[in-house]
This record gives sequence, C-alpha cells and structure tokens, in this order.
Amino acid sequence: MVYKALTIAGSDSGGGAGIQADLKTFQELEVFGMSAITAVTAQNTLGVQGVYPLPLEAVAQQIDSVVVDLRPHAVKTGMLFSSSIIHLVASKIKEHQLQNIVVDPVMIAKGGAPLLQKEAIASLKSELLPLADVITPNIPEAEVLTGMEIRTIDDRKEAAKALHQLGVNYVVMKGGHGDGEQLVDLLYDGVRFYEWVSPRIETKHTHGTGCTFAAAITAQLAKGKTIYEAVDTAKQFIQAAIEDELGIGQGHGPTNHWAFRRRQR
Ligand SMILES: Nc1ncnc2c1ncn2[C@@H]1O[C@H](COP(=O)(O)OP(=O)(O)O)[C@@H](O)[C@H]1O
Ligand SMILES: Cc1ncc(COP(=O)(O)OP(=O)(O)O)c(N)n1
Repeated sequence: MVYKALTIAGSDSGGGAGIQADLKTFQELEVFGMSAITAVTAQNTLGVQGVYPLPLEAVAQQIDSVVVDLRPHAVKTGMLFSSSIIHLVASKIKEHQLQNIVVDPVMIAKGGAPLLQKEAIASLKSELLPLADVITPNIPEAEVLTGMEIRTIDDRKEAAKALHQLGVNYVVMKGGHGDGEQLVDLLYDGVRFYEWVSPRIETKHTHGTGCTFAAAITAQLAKGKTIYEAVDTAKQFIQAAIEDELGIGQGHGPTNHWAFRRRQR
C-alpha cells in the first residue's frame, strides 16, 4: 500500500518551513507527498523577504489535478494567506470529499512577517475549521482564534475547548511558545486531554517546527494511525529534528528532517 498526503501551503525558498518542510517530513515517514502551492515566499533563515500569492485559478487547478488522479489519504493546510484562498480550499475539500484534514493555522513567521491577512481570520474560523479533523495552533494562534489570553495550562485547555466548539474534532495545542524549561503539547478529543511534556532544547534553529510537527501528524493519519499515535510519533519526530541540529544559515536555521529516520536504525 502506498500512502499519500497532500499539503496545501506556501513555498519557503529556504527549505525549512512551508511546502518544503511538509514534503520532506512526508517522505521521511514513507508517505508519498503532493503539493498545491498557495503563495511563493522569498525566505531564508534571516526572515521573509517577499510574499507572492498565486492566482486562485492556479491553486484550484493544482488541487484538482492531484485529487482526480492521486487521491490523498490525508490533507494538510499551512499558509493560506487570504480569505479568498481559504474560501477556495474549503470548497475544494467539500467538492472532493477530502478526508483527514489537518489545519495548521499559520499566521506569522518567527521573524514577524505576516503569512495570513488579518481579515482572513474570520473565514478560517467559519469556513475551514468546521471541515477540519485536526487543528494545530501554537499559543499565539490559539489566542487570536479564541480571543482568549492564554497564560496557564488551564487557559490552554479552555482555549482548546473553545476551538473544539468551532467544529474541529481534535485540537493539538503546541507548547513551543510557553514559558519555562518544560514544553507541554496538548491533545483534546472533545472529552479528554492528553499531554506530552518534554524538555525545552536551547537552540535558535527552530525554523519550521510547527509545519514539520503538523506534517508528521498528517503523514501518520494518512497511514491510518489514531490521532494519539499520530501526535506521539510527530512529537518524537520534531524532538529529534530539533536536537540533531544542522546549524545552517546565519539566522534561525531549519530543523533536521532526517534525524528521526536515522534514530530508527
Ligand atoms: N525549543 C524547543 N525544544 C523542544 N521542542 C520544541 C522547541 N520549540 C518548539 N518545540 C516543539 O515543536 C513543535 C512546534 O511548536 P511551536 O514552536 O509551538 O509551533 P510553531 O513553530 O508553529 O510556533 C511542538 O511540538 C513544540 O513542543
Ligand atoms: C511558507 C511558510 N509557511 C509557514 C511558515 C511558518 O512556519 P512555522 O513552522 O510556524 O515556522 P516559523 O516561521 O515559526 O519558523 C513559514 N515561515 N513559511
């Protein structure tokens, strides 16, 4: 059986985040990766130098081309940039009855560059989230989506419940932006919370952690794993990718996408 996953996201020319991180992660987890590019960014470890959204027709055609011939077992969305692209992606998910939809609600790059227009947040909440199986916000993204201030673990749990109310089956709240030496990632399935607690790795090379983590979840769902199993593997994948740093670039370097595979030997 060949498992297949589609990423609908922006291109990161520097190769650490976006489409490039997603495809590398799919490949490392032995899932055939396919892409529909929403925007091209000129980007490196120092920041984002340019953002060029693609015409709606180009995004639509890429999704149609992939789906009619190579139907994916799971779909991840990343940088969607505008409300018109979100509207299009939501209508394509419905039209093609796509399954295992993982929404990484990418808003701002680590350097501060906006990757989603402010006016698109309403469309993300009303049009895309009700179709999502999984959402993977970091803490600032969860604050924007819920309008809540998130300080404590209890705040994160309240925010996860609020996101679940928007129609998402599973909320995976990433803990990279929390305080302290321990990171806490949370999974909420509508009934129970599951926690992954791990030591914070001291490094500046964390560009693309969110994309890589969500892509690993998507790959595992494509293989038919449960959400708990998928998050568990994704956590091991990102932990290895941050620990075995490549140390490339002059700024915030990419994570190491082959580290997890090498540890399996
Ligand atoms: N310094 C770090 N050490 C260990 N794990 C990290 C570190 N930074 C992020 N992570 C992990 O990487 C994943 C992505 O987290 P986060 O940084 O919150 O997302 P984003 O890149 O979207 O801002 C999470 O599983 C988080 O726990
Ligand atoms: C094209 C593109 N998509 C997404 C991001 C953000 O990725 P993320 O994994 O959240 O990593 P950081 O930007 O936080 O390093 C991006 N930069 N570019």
